[in-house]
Amino acid sequence: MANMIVAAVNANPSIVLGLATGGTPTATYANIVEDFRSGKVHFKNVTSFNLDEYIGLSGTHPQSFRHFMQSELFDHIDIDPNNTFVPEGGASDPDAHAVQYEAQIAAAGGIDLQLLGIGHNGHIAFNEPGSSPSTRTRVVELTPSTIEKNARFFASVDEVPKTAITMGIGTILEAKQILLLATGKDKAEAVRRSLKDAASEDVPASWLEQHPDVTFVLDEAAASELSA
Ligand SMILES: O=P(O)(O)OC[C@H]1O[C@](O)(CO)[C@@H](O)[C@@H]1O
Repeated sequence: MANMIVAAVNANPSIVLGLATGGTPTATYANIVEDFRSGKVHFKNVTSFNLDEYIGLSGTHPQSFRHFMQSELFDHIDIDPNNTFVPEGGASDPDAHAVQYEAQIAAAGGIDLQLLGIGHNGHIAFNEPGSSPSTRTRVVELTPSTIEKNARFFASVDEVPKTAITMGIGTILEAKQILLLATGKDKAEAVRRSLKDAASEDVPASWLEQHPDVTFVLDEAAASELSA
């Protein structure tokens, strides 16, 4: 995954990247940092937009996605901080901020390459089951199962925010190219349903079937339900 991203940046040094957080992409970011340190890639002219952020967590909160991006990637490469966009969890008017975020993506010319993870329930970004392909960046409620899964990053489940700002499915589908990364048995059912079921709101990642240029990058465990 890191090699694909590095190759894309080298092919277009002014690329607009869409970036993801969560447990899955940490190794990808570590490999990108290593490639930067060995001079294989530069990010001076790159712009990035992250998928989502918890509402109520400021960018300095250790579990905020802004903090994750700084510590896993941005602080270690030469990207211009002014060109790194993450929805602001501390925005005073999150609905207005979501509209502004869409405008910022449009002003940057849209996303060239979008990196995605996948939730155990098939969510992409924080588009939970029930999300339609026309959804845009907006405020959403997290499902109890997502809150429970993400509690592993917090001191207790009660500390996990219940709402978030997320790019919509429609926003994601407008990216020119999409790479979805999934690892582990826990993701096998979501991966299978995304690729084999008819596209529907039940499994938000299944809407990716409607995109012309999507690559799923899977380890064997995440791919284990595909051969049946
Ligand atoms: O990679 P994880 O931690 O399994 O999370 C799955 C997905 O859910 C999210 O946490 C929700 O945005 C994504 O960051 C991630 O792609």
